[in-house]
Amino acid sequence: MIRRIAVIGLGTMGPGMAARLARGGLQVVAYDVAPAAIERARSMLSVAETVLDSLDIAPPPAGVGTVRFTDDIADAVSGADLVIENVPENISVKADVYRTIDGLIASDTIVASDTSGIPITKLQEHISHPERMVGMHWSNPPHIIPMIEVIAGEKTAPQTVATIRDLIRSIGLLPVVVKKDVPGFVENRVLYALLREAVDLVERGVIDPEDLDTCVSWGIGYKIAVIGPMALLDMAGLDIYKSVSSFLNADLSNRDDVAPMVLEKTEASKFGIKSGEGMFSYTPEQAKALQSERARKLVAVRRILEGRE
Ligand SMILES: NC(=O)c1ccc[n+]([C@@H]2O[C@H](COP(=O)([O-])OP(=O)(O)OC[C@H]3O[C@@H](n4cnc5c(N)ncnc54)[C@H](O)[C@@H]3O)[C@@H](O)[C@H]2O)c1
Ligand SMILES: Cc1ncc(C=O)c(C(=O)O)c1O
Repeated sequence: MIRRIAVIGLGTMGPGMAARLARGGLQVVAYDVAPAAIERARSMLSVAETVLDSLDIAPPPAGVGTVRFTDDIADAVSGADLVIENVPENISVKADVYRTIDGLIASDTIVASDTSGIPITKLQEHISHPERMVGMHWSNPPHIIPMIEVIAGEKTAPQTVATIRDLIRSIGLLPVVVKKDVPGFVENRVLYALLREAVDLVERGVIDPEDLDTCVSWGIGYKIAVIGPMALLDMAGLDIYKSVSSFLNADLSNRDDVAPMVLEKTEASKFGIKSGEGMFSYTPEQAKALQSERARKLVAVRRILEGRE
């Protein structure tokens, strides 16, 4: 039974995840190596709680469902039934965290990684009880998107997968168990196929970035929220898909390295909203306004999709 959860790493993903788990009645202890990240996470928590209210996700009874922040990793993980690792997408950074917590947790504590796509089998090499390690891949923003992928590595015990799947269900979220530990799992394999083509089209001057977003959001995104890709094939007709894919697949980007446009921007520290510039530019005020506008729209769409509106 999972009651107490340590969330390790409070950057983009950690605070919303902590808020959503606490709303599900779990005792969360949240830790980051950077004091500034802890401070930022504190303020993000109340923003996420307001969004959870607008989704009508009822608060748990008083006394359960709390988030406590700590700057001490031993304090964070001691007594935890589950540790969720949310540190940067880098095997050696993640492995350092596993090594640090290894001696601090019980042998049956489950260690989940929110990795975007590093195979769990690789991460398991760095922990002493690999049967208790599992992928628990949330989608950003984690307090709003209800789907979470659950991935077993070669050494993950089936019971570990079942425990995490049941936990996700028990707090009203939607687990999807991925059957093979492939890089990127399923969500990011599909997303990165789309992003590779989108970046390529902008880079080749086929379309401007703003128009690319209009085209994909209104032409594909809006539709795909209601009709998934497999159902869409049937709606379009497999005969049409066969004809179009027979000439188009060969023309799609098959780049197997990072696009020069992305390398140029990241080398200039243009990471997107978090640095004020990426594909577009953002003042701090614009970034804040955009975040609440996006949350408001995602909440409205979700309420409709769930038949609550
Ligand atoms: N950003 C996304 O959209 C997204 C979505 C799903 C999953 N993920 C995955 O989740 C993980 C975290 O991503 P993010 O976007 O939140 O990263 P981020 O860079 O925004 O935040 C990472 C946080 O980890 C902290 N950190 C670094 N080393 C640490 C350590 N040793 N101990 C504790 N904290 C440490 C950093 O201070 C930072 O606050 C990655 O594996 C990423 O691939 C990201
Ligand atoms: C670009 C990008 N990369 C990874 C992830 C998740 O792992 C996301 C997301 O959740 O939105 C993303 O947008």
